[in-house]
Amino acid sequence: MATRSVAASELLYNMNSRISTLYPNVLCVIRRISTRSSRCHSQAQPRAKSVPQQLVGVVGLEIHAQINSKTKLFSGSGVCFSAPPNSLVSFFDGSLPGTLPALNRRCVEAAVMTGLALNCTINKKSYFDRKHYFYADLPAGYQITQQRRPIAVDGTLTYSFLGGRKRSDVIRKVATIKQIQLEQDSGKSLHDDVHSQTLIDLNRAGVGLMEVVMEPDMSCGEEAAAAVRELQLILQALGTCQGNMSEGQLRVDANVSVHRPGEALGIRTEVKNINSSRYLARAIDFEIQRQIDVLQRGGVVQNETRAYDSKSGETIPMRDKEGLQDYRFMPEPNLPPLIVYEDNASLPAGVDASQAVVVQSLREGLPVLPSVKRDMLVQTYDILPEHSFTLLSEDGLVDYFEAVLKATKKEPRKVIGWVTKELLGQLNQKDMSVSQSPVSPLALAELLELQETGHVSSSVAKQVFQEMWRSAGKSAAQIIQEQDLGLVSDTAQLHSICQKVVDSHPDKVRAIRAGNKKVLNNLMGLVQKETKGRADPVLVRAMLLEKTS
Ligand SMILES: Nc1ncnc2c1ncn2[C@@H]1O[C@H](COP(=O)(O)OP(=O)(O)OP(=O)(O)O)[C@@H](O)[C@H]1O
Ligand SMILES: [Mg+2]
Ligand SMILES: [Mg+2]
Repeated sequence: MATRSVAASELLYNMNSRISTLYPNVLCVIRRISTRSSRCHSQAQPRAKSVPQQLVGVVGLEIHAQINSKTKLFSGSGVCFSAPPNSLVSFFDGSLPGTLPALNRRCVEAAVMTGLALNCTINKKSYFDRKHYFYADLPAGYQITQQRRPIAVDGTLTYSFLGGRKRSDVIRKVATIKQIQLEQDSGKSLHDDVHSQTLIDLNRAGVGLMEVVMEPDMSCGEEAAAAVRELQLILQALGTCQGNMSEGQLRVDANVSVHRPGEALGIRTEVKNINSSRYLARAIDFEIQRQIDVLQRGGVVQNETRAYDSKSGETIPMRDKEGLQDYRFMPEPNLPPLIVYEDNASLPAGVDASQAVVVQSLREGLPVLPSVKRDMLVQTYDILPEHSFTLLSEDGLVDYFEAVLKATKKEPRKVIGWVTKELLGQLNQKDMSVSQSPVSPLALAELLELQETGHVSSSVAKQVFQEMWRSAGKSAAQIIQEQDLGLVSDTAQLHSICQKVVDSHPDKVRAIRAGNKKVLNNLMGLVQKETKGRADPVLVRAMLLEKTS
């Protein structure tokens, strides 16, 4: 990377003066992330030759990922979502005359790592350009972006989702990445309806973004949501973006059109700034259907920008795109070309490796990516592919699962249900993260050991787990002892209960004697009901077999 000397501007950043009195305080609304997506409605159907092909959806995404960096792309101001409005604004971010950009190396490294993880070609030389807008939250009147030659191009994102006939088949798809460009974020305009005024918060102005532009090769909301989810996991694994959609760290623009397969692509609309995967899927599917309806009524789809209204589930027009947008692109005169180097050997004399961006070093430092991790989990533990998806969907769940396995002899296939159903069920219900679980992996392992060694039945183990959740800190053994939940193995007691059940269900006994062995399970269930799930199932089965033979 080459940066030019900007001593005067650096002096200004170092002063790190705060423009805190310019704009008053405002309120922010936080939304929850959702990962559930809608179903694909618009897949191409095979049709008879004479019947015209159905219209199908075409989707291309632009994803703005906020770079995980302590400071902004071109200034030394901090980056923090919840900081008081306008408390993180340098003279450069406020666009004061005489200030100059100084490129943040960490942001360049993040874009290169993301490009490598998405199989892109890294441009060793890329350029910055000015893209002009007139918005209140863009004080310079332009955004510095990479229009002529971005840092990374021509990549792929392989994503998977559960679908198909059974809805549990793993469907694997590949989306083409056109480019990844580095650019500045804008500030935020916040509308105060009470006082009918718009307030500006420039904390976000100049924060580094990676815009990931995908080719239009998806066909419905479900695919788009799965692709974004996979990208989110990749960015989080890399540490290049925290990926929290509700905090705006990942914002998606969905470009949507419809056409008949084999024909030219239709006119696209762009649904802007969607900040949840569930809304993304719904917005796209709504938009595909809306366009199909327009065409079928003989109308024309307008090239326009739309917004998604989550209350009505509809997309609504924002502004007409065609004609209105002339960005007056021009090369950014205050930044030289951005140079990155393939390896240490290609560094020019006098350039210190610690001051340059070296692709090879970043490639060597890439972590295991989610798709590889899933395959490893399926192979190592012989669990179902859908379970590997669930494990990766929740931060820290893989580590939790592996910590339980280390502490118990129970097979992974038997442990997985406890982690993905019991534990995750409780966490979701209480809206908690894995790290907040009151039941530690060791505590769960102890419970599973007690079940494995026959101290408690499986249904009682679930009761104990619920109790452990409520009374954080109490061990499984303590709860079993205090509530007398241990397995009943007293043969005399079990004989008498089994006899009572057999005597009061002569019809079932007749069915078993007539060869319907499945009915034995009914009788076992009745015995367990009598003992509140505490009867030793092995003993009970033997006794019932004997009594019904
Ligand atoms: N006919 C189409 N149907 C659906 N998506 C399309 C179609 N044509 C292009 N796209 C998608 O539109 C997006 C275009 O993004 P790009 O950043 O190149 O331009 P833009 O949207 O005009 O610019 P801006 O960054 O200002 O939004 C890409 O994701 C591309 O896949
Ligand atoms: Mg774009
Ligand atoms: Mg766009």
